[in-house]
Formats: sequence, C-alpha cells, structure tokens
Amino acid sequence: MDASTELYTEERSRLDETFGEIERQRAGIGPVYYGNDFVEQLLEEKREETRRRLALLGSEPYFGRLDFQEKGKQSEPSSLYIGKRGMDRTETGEPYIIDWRAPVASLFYSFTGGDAPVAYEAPEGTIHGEVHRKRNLSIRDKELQRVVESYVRGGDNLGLSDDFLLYRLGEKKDNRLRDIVSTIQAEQDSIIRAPRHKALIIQGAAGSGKTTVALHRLAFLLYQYQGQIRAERMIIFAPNAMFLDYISGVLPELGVGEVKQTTFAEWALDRIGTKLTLPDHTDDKWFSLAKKRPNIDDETPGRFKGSDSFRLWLDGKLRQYEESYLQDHDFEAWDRRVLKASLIRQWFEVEYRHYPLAARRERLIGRIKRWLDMQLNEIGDPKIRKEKTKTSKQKLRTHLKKLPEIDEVAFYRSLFDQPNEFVPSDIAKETKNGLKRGSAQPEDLAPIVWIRKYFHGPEGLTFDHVVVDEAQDVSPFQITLLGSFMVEPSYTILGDLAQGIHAYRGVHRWEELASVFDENYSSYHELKQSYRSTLEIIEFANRILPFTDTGLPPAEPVFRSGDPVKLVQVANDAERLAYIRDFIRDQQAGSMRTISLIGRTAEDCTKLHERLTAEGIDTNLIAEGQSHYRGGVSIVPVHLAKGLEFDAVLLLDADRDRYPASPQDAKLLYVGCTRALHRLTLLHEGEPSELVTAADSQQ
Ligand SMILES: Nc1ncnc2c1ncn2[C@@H]1O[C@H](COP(=O)(O)OP(=O)(O)OP(=O)(O)O)[C@@H](O)[C@H]1O
Repeated sequence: MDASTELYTEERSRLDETFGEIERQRAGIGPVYYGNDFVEQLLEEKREETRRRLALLGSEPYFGRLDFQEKGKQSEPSSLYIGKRGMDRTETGEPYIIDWRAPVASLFYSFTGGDAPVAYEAPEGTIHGEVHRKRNLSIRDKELQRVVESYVRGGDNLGLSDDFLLYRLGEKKDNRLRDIVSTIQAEQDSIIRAPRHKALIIQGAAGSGKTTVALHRLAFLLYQYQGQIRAERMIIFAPNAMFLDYISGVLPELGVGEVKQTTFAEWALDRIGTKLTLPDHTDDKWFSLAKKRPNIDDETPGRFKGSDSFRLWLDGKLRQYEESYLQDHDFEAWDRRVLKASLIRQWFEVEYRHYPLAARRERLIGRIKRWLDMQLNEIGDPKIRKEKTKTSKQKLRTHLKKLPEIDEVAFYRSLFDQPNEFVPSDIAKETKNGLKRGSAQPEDLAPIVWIRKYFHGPEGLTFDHVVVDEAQDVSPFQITLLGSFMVEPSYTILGDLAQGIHAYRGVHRWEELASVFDENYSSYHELKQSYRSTLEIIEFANRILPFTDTGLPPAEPVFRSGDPVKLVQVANDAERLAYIRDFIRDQQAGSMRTISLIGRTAEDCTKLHERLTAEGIDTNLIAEGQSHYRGGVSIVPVHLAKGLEFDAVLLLDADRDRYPASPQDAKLLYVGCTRALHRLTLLHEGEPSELVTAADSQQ
C-alpha cells in the first residue's frame, strides 16, 4: 500500500466509525414530541437542536485533523478532528469532533508549520504543546474525496503545505458565497477570534475574505459568548439587497441563521416609519462618465451630512430645542384654579429629566390631565362639574398646543427652513425642497434616526454586535449612530479604500471612522493576502492601484497561477458583439459556472442585454435595487459588481474616454478586474485606457 492509500484507508475507517456514532446518537434522541407537557416541550427544543447539529454533521462531519501533544501530559498526541459543529462520544463524554470555534481548534488555523512549541488560549489559561500532524480532509455527501497531509512533525516539510487551500480556491463558483471553515488562514483567524468588546477596523485587499471573515466572526462570537450575546441582537449592514442575497447562505451553513442582515437604508427607514421615501438612482450621477461627474469635497452633501462636525452641530440644535421646548405658561382651568407654570416646569425639568424628550412630553401631558381631573373631582355639584369639565377641557386642548408634537422629520426639516451659519446654502435648499415632497437623500437617514433616538431613546433596540461590510462607503455619523444602540462598542468594520467608489458619501481615510471611538476600543488591521483571483489577475489589478490615490500596498496573491489577463481590441460594434458571444460560449465550454460581462454604465448594460436577448442569448441583467443574484451569465454595471465574484469576467469598454486615469475611474476599474476568479479579459474599441495600458505593461 503506498503512503497516500494508507492515509486514505486510515481516514476512511475513522469516517465510517464517525457515521456509526452519529447514527447511534440520532437513534438515541427518540421520536419528536407533539404533546402538551411544558417540560417535555422544553426538552424537545433541546432535542431538536441536537437533531439539527447531527444533521449538519451527517454529510460532512469534519474537515481537518490535528494531532496535538499537550505539554505535561504523558499520553500519546491526541487526534483532534475539527468540524463545523462539535460532538462528544456518548459513552465516554469525550470530545469526538471539535467545533471549529473551540479554543483548541484555533491551533488548526494559527499553526504555520515548523517544529517549534505552540500554544493556545483556553478559559483555564494558556495551553502549551506540540503539533505532530495536520491533515485536511474533504468529505462531500458522506464520501471522503481527498486527504492532504499538510504537516508531519520531523518530516521533510518545507513549511506548511498550501495544497488544500489551492484546491479549494481552484473550484468554480455558483451563485452564493460559501463558508471557509476548512481553510481559514492565520491572519483571518486572528480577526475572527478577536475579543468582543472592540471596534475592529479592517482594511482588506479585494478578495482577501473580508465578507467571509465577518460572517465567520459572528458565528465565533455566538459560540464564545454563549448566554451573553444573542443572534437576534447581531446585525450585518451590507451595501444592497442583492449582495445580502449573495451572502445569505453562509450563516445558516455555519448554523447561526438568525442574525439580521440588512442595508443601512432599509434599517433606517424601518425606524422612521413610512414618513419618507428615497428616490431611485440617486447615485447615478457619480458613476456617469468623467466629464458629467460632480467634484467631491467636504461640502459634497453625503460627506457633509455624514461628518462628525455635522453631528455635533445637530446635537447643539437638539439641546437648544429641548431646553426651549417648555414655555412658561400657567394653566388656568377656571377662575383661581391655576396650575402654576413653575410647577409644570418642576415636573418637566426635575421629575422627568431622565426621560427622552418625547416621553417627558407625554408624562407631562398625562400629569396635567390628572391634575385637572383631581380639581374637577373636588366639585360636589354634578351640574357645575359637568359645565367646568367642558370648558376646562377645551382650555386644556388650547394649552397643550404649546407642547407641540415631537417629530424627527419635522425637526430635521425645520433646520433647513432658515438660512443658517453652518449648512452650505445649496445643501440647505436641496434638503428643504426634497423633504417638502416627502423625499430624503440617503445621507439624511443617519441624522433623522439620530434625532429620533434623541427624542424617543433606543425604543428597546440594543445591538450585541454590529458588522459593517464595505465600510469605506459609510460615514462617521452612521457608525456613531449604530454605536449609540450598544452598551459597549462591539463592531467589525471591514472595507477597502481602493474600492471606495462611493467617495461622495464614504470615508477617504480609516482615521475618519477610528476617530469616533475611544482609542482603547478600536484597533486597525490589514488583510493583504488575496484569495479570490489568480496570480495573473491580482498582479494586473495591483498595477491599477497607484492610480486610486489611496496609497494602499499591493494585494499579495496566493500562488495560484492561471491564464494571462487578455487585452483585446475590436474594430467596430459588430466585432464587439461577436467577441462577446464567443466569450460566453468559450467560457461555458471551459466549465466556468459564473460569467460576467461588466459594463461601464447602467445604460450600456441595458443596451447590451437587449441586443443579446434579441439574439437568443440568455443573460441576467443586474440593475440597481435588484434583490436576487441569479448566477449564470450576468451583465452588470461596474459600480454594482462590487462585492460579487465570477469565474470569468469580460470587462467591456476599457477605452481611454470611458476609464480616464482619475482616482474614481481607477477605483471602478480596480473593482471590475478584481471580480474575476479564474479568467479576465478586457475589451476596447478605441485607444485603451491609460490605466489598462499601465496594468498590462509588465505581463
Ligand atoms: N481562507 C480562505 N479559504 C478559501 N477561500 C477563501 C479564503 N478566504 C477567502 N476566500 C475566498 O475568496 C473569495 C473572496 O472572499 P470575500 O468575498 O469574502 O472577500 P472580500 O475581501 O470581501 O472581497 P471584495 O472586497 O473584493 O469584495 C471568496 O470566494 C472566498 O470564499
């Protein structure tokens, strides 16, 4: 028997034994309980959880094995099998499969080869020891497909073998992001396992696994802080509904499906109610061709209203409003029956001081009404009482008009009614006109929810952890707002400034976000290694990076080589169309499952979609506001491709006039090119973009 067959046979037999154990445990749970006994019902919940866990283990029980010798223990090294969920042996109670989130499993990820001693942090302290062996196992549908011996102590290892990672990265993608529990890399693992009470700010190169890492971190936190944090109080903010659809499979796969996944706009509108609408296509002007695009500076509405200084100005206005809310008016119910203004003020300012303004108002109104009722009750003669009731209640209604309703949208609107010293006049005018029509811009949402929170308090909402993906697109104001729903900051904030195509509302430097936290709470991390694309694609995209003006270092590729990036010139429109047709056909024939034609603008994409449809070629047009990602062949404008990935990409119109060498166009092109996993071709008709020529120069 050669070594690999021996390896396979050994693992096959452990796998059979595992299936036997899973079956025994499943059989031991017994049938589902449908009765009314409360205790039995509670127990049934636990049994159901076990059934789910065993079902998850049933087809792919584990993916790794680590032989670990704990220091000070005489016995042989223990073989730890690591899976998506843990399982103990029924008879002995010993761990049989280790949950990937357990402390000891961290060794599987952090171990980088070599014979040096290792250690991991456990609740009982630091555990030291030695790794004797590391194996990666691929099990699909109960079949052991592959065993890779990544490390053997004392063997002739040249560091840790990457074979298994490369095997995984070489796979073709369907229409969903997947979990990476079997191949989490050390730098990713340290982010996933970072302590809870922190605001982690992560700058990660395109394809470095930011989204994936964030999702795994949620699963880890839920495991590590069981009983302290709840899935329903964790929330992920992502840029759009289609992206949410694309990532929606990962958490259920990791067994933590209840975490809320939303966009900031959806969440904010939910809080405000139906008082406002957001117009469609508000972003279009920023993605039009360079000559039609507005400039971006700190007075661009999105940047201005998202800034910390705008928030501070708003806070000042809120305080002023609250301080001058109550005016001194006695309430005279009838002759000489007067509720003195000083007493009303005493209630409002002393007794109800700790409540948010809306509650202070409500309590005050209730108190005044009660006072009036008491006065009326003192009147013995029913006839007089009736008459006084009528007149005094009328007077009360008039009096209460002096305590106007508290409404966040009306207050926000009032800020722009008069010219003011702080808000640039064109922003004030545009905001006022929009709100008059019941329409807000995306950048108005954080201030309005902030005002609502000031008026009403958190209204029962608390977050245990907040993930903000594509965080280069969010503002400091949004981050502060979300933080105000947490007792202590617990954030994972991930993004890539080089993909900051929404620079008109997002941050330009991470310090802008870091500055909203106390420095003990925030920490900055970089993920430089990129896993998505081949070496050739990453190197090509890296040469576009300097044009983005972000000063970011090049992404580091994993050594996975593929086809060279192609730059193709076509002579005319007919040739262009013929090329596109052939491209789709060739990629499909070459087993590429997801193929994307990335256009420069939304109109370009719509036109291409119509033409291909007329020729009977089936493609999915991705448009703004879409909520499902279908996979297959997509046509997508470059600005909507962010966050997604495709086996093969044809980037259209890589011409000089469509992608001039501006930072914004460089970011768009960088986003487009980094979507490709295995193959990238750029097409141009006229002179190629300077960015493309630079990227192509060293191939
Ligand atoms: N450790 C890993 N093992 C296997 N695959 C990985 C690993 N890390 C990331 N990947 C894969 O790399 C791809 C990129 O991951 P992801 O989309 O999370 O990256 P990202 O940093 O959010 O990308 P971008 O910013 O470009 O949208 C995915 O296909 C993911 O499965």
